Amino acid sequence: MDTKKLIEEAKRARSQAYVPYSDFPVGAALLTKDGNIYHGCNIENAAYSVTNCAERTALFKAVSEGNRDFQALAVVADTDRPVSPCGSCRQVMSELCPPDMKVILTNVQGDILETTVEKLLPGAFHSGDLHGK
Ligand SMILES: O=c1ccn([C@H]2C[C@H](O)[C@@H](CO)O2)c(=O)[nH]1
Ligand SMILES: [Zn+2]
Repeated sequence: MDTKKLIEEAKRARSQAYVPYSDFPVGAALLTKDGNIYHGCNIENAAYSVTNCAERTALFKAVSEGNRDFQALAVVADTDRPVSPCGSCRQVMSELCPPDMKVILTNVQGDILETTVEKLLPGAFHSGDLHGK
């Protein structure tokens, strides 16, 4: 699957965003190693902090369906630069995805930044850190 196709899928996911408070729809498309795509959008709440980002929606959907073998994630929003995932999503990506997994960040103008999970959160807190307690 090429980058362009995965970005198109992220745009499709973005159209489902539930964003009555921010009016800032975000879409994500998560490609698994077996070629499935899990779509994610942001889903907001009147209690703002309960909001779920597009990236975590896609990741949680995949895990809840029994698929954890991820190959790439594309994210799109209407930003001046390629959309920058929030800290919570970076932490969840670092928990669930391989460190060298491709993350494609883009915006509606078509700017693209290809990065990795590790580069988005260098030195992430992880399960190994719990063992020294
Ligand atoms: O990478 C991002 C950045 C923000 N949001 C959402 C959270 C909230 O619904 C809205 C404004 O922060 O955008 C995402 O889904 N992903
Ligand atoms: Zn987020």
